[in-house]
Amino acid sequence: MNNDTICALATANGIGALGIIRVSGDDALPIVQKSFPTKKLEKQKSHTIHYGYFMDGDEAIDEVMLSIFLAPKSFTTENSVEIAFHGSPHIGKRILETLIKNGARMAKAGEFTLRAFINGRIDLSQAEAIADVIASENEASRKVAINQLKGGITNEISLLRTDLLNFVSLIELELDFAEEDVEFADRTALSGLLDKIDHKLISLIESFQYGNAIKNGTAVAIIGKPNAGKSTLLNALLKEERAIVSNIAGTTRDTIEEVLHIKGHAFRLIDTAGLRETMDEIEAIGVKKAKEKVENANILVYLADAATEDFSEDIEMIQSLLREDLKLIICATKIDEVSPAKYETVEDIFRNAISHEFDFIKISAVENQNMQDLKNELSSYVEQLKSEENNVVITNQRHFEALQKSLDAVNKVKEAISFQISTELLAYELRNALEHLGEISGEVTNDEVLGNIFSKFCIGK
Ligand SMILES: Nc1nc2c(c(=O)[nH]1)N(C=O)[C@@H](CNc1ccc(C(=O)N[C@@H](CCC(=O)O)C(=O)O)cc1)CN2
Repeated sequence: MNNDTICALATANGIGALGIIRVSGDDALPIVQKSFPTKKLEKQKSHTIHYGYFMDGDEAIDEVMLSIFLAPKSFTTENSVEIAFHGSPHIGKRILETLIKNGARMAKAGEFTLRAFINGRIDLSQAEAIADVIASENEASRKVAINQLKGGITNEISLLRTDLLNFVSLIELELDFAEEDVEFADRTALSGLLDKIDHKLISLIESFQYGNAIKNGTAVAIIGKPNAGKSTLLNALLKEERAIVSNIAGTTRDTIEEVLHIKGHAFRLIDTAGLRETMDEIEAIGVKKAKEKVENANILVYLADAATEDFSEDIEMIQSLLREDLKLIICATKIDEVSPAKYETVEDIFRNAISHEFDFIKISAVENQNMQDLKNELSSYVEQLKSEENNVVITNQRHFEALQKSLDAVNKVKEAISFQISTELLAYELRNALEHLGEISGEVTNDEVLGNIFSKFCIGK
């Protein structure tokens, strides 16, 4: 780790009321001082703000406010200065050029946060949480990210590590006295402790399903025969969403997937743009295309026109698409066009033909009837993934894999105990389990892993 002084734009690169440039490192104060003649910076207290002109030689670049953070009371724990300027990208560029002339260098992606990690202000899971906080687009993802930033995962892992370490010390004591053939570690007590650890690991691993739904949204495929009312339904679902989105300048949405937010969770409606183009989907793309679309979906919303007489094609289609882990919602559409007796018959027809569990909803998107029922059904899918016992949710693939490896090792320890395998092997697997937990917090890490994580950050973070 070098202690170069680094600088970067901390705000988005575009026009804004203000822009902020951060400078961090041993020489942050003298470097900024060269362009800020108004005050002696080294005489200032930490956490103070100073008004003046930022200069490039004799030329005033902009009227600015400087914030001073003295080590170790800063984000990176190093001396840091923040320069708040009038938010013109050109001025930002001039200030950065001047800082580099004064002796700073441009920060690499994630370098401020990397320094906060290396200097021990935060652990690796918290550094990753910062990237997640920045990427959060809804309440659910913001909440888990902030919980992780506050040390949610750090604390869980450290509890597990403490338990495992107690265990290891007993086992190692036994190894030291191997010739005397004594058992310091009561095997029954050890097994109890392992069960507890095992249980906790499993519940964290299981939370990843919910974590994934939070981080990547829930994929919903909407399928139905031509004229089943797909585009009407989509428009009704996305109506409010579009109104919100179009009011936020600069938001762009993926054209392949439309995102719908329900109770703070994101639902990705797969390939809706394509759907609207090919109204006669079943004929046009056939079962194969529909299958591709449903393959990566968590939920299949199947639309059936309630006014139809023969549902055999719909049933065939649904059956060919079903999967054990797919939630199925069958929507009888256009119920405004049929009698209650008719749509009750429709439900019976599907119930008799399909053995997979499903929710049946009657909707009339035209009249906006029962749209809330559909939204509630979508929402309940995510709610049921939530675990009662865990308030920590794993959203990160890296953490998920480390937890799985740790669980594998714990299971080997359990086997070793029940088959009375050597204490050496037991100790080896225990250290393995500990090491994998250490990867999450970054106590055990390497440059490749760090490079991987921090290179995905934006410059200036
Ligand atoms: N202006 C500004 N706002 C910001 C940041 C920043 O770097 N600058 N942050 C950057 O990501 C986030 C806040 N995170 C931060 C975390 C720690 C410290 C810090 O200086 N901690 C010291 C002092 C604490 C205190 O005075 O009470 C410490 O804990 O020792 C600053 C920001 C979001 N807002």
